[in-house]
Amino acid sequence: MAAETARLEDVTSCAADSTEMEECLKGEAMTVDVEAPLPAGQEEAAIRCRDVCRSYGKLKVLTNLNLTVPQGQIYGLLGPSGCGKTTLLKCIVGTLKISRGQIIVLGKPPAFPGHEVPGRMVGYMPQELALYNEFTISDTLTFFGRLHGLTRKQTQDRINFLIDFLDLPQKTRLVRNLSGGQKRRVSLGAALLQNPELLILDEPTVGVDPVLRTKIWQHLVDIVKTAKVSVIITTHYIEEARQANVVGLMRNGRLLAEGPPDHVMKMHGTATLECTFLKLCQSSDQSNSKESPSPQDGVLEKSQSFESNRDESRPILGVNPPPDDLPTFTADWKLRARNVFPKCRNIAALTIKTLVRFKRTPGSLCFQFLLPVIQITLICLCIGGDPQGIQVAVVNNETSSFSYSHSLLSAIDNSSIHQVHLSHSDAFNGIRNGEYWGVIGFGKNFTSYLTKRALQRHVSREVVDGGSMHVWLDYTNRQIALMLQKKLHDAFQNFTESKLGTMSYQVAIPVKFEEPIYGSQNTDFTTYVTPGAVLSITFYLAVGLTALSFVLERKEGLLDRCWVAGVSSLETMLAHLCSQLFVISIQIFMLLIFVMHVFKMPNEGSLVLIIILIVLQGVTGISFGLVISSALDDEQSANQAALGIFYPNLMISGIIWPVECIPYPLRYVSMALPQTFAAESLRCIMYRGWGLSQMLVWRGFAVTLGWNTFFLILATVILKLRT
Ligand SMILES: Nc1ncnc2c1ncn2[C@@H]1O[C@H](COP(=O)(O)OP(=O)(O)OP(=O)(O)O)[C@@H](O)[C@H]1O
Repeated sequence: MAAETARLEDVTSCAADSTEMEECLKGEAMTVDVEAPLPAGQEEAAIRCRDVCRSYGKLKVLTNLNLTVPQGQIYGLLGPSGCGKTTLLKCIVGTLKISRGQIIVLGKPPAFPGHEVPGRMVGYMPQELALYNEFTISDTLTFFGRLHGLTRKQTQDRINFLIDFLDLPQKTRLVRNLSGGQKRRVSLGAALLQNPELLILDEPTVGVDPVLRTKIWQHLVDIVKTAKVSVIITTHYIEEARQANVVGLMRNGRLLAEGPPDHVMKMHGTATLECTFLKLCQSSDQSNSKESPSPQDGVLEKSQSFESNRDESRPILGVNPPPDDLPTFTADWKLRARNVFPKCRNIAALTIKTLVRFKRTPGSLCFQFLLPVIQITLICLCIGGDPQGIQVAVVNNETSSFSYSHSLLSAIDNSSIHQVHLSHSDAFNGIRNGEYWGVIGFGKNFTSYLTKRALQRHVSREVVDGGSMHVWLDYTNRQIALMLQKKLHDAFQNFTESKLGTMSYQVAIPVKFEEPIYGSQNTDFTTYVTPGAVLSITFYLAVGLTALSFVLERKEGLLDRCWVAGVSSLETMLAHLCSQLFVISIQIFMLLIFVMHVFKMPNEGSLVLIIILIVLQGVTGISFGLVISSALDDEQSANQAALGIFYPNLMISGIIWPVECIPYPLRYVSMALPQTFAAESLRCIMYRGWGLSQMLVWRGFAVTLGWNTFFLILATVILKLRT
């Protein structure tokens, strides 16, 4: 071990010595040796890439790249940052599609139906750590064991072996509490877990101390010898790749040279791989500057070749033969159909993973359960109730305490209206200054005029006027003004019934409101708002829970890692749906307890229908969150998308104000939204006691199911297209 470390350090210090590098570059002219011998074992290739091209938009990252990884050997893929190494590895494991060319991995193209690449045959360690921070080491390895279909015992044996072999701390330690090097080793352990036939390691030694680096390389050498595993490893530290059986030197999306390290160095008369690489780069640059303007930072818009008449698909110092034609593979529909069905094993593993994460973050879970209750409590307490303690000025010109005006004023609901007795001028100054919401005025003959009006058939205008309670209102707050009107009408009705008894009809308006068919005359606006609010809360909490899930997992490389373990986008969707359904079920249960038992909202209909509709709305929220999550790459955009639809949807779904008030073109938009008909349906079930036979009820269910299906398909397609 010590000798190995010393050797590595020697090599690194040698490479860092710029004088030597300059010497190297002054060395012999480069020779092209396409007849050089094949690397041992090349006939049996684990990976073969032929004329592989891959672009991101206009940026060509891989250009006619040819590469062969021999079976049972270590292939060191070397190259500067941004040359396309990670892109190539992603194409090899099948998480990125190639634009042109062919790749065969362990006998078949990646992602070929039924092929276990991605899947159990390949172990992948991405550049990012790609670990769940809330997991313990044991959780992490158990999760990947489940995905690969290992039995509990097999997983346990492998965990014990890997902990010992990789010198990991206790398996109960949380990943977030590990050091950088320990995390990297756990990540490597996850790639080694199922004893894959092919190991793909993207810069496993970055940021790792020399001792650990040596150990990782030693292990690779061991497993290649003992288990005939094929390894492809990328690294920035060019010299450490001398331990590989074959190296590929990559630049600007193509291979400059490929062959056993000693052979490659010998051919160029250099002492280090670093010098070889530098020499190749310089020659490549000189050639490019002769032929075309030099490309910047790997952005190669036009195809380039080192020698003017050279086949650019072959390495400059091609030590491998001209690319042979690879067999073409076609899958019939039966094979495709057999592999399209989601695997319960993967869905279960992903669902358990989310539940374990919930368990590890109890604070966040409690918050998720309490949030809907807090929201519905605030809505029921703050929206739709009657205004209380409204200040109203009273100008009463009758002085007797037995007058009708006093009786009428005492019939007014004191909890809603607070009367302040003032002079005429103070009352009007007060309302103009915003101190009072209204002024109630009585003339000095109110009692006698009202009596006259009740008893005589024909009375003068003066009697009608003097026998009326005069009210001046501040209409800037319509809700308060309407409440004052209603309260004063109620007070007058109570007053006439108590004073005039059976004769009260003489001063009442000839309109009689009978018992309501549905609801009660005292129904407040909260009753209208609550069903829509319940749906809206369920929907948005589900959006919030889901919108960031893939974004964060994609960013941390976790999605890629799961896909390389053989998880499909449909399985990812279904697993998210299952785990989030668990959360929203508890949220809905608590919401209903509060709505029905704490705030005593009436319910005349079927509780089962109510629960189904709310759960379906939750699923709509989850599926919409999945669409956001699959389509967007960063948290900020995902948050903006989720927040951006919140207010428009709330405004035009008839949740806080009736749809009937929306002007027409917009009303059509409102009808198409997921919550408009659903909220109406829920109101009909709760307040009218209707069932599914009523169009207004089943329409809400149908629209919700339609949106669910649409969002889920859309999210799956987006996720698949972006793979
Ligand atoms: N998703 C993406 N969209 C657009 N461009 C991308 C994307 N991923 C990578 N690139 C670009 O493709 C080029 C190659 O990137 P890649 O990650 O393959 O390089 P690399 O050789 O692995 O670099 P490093 O060693 O720094 O990891 C870079 O110019 C990078 O900016």
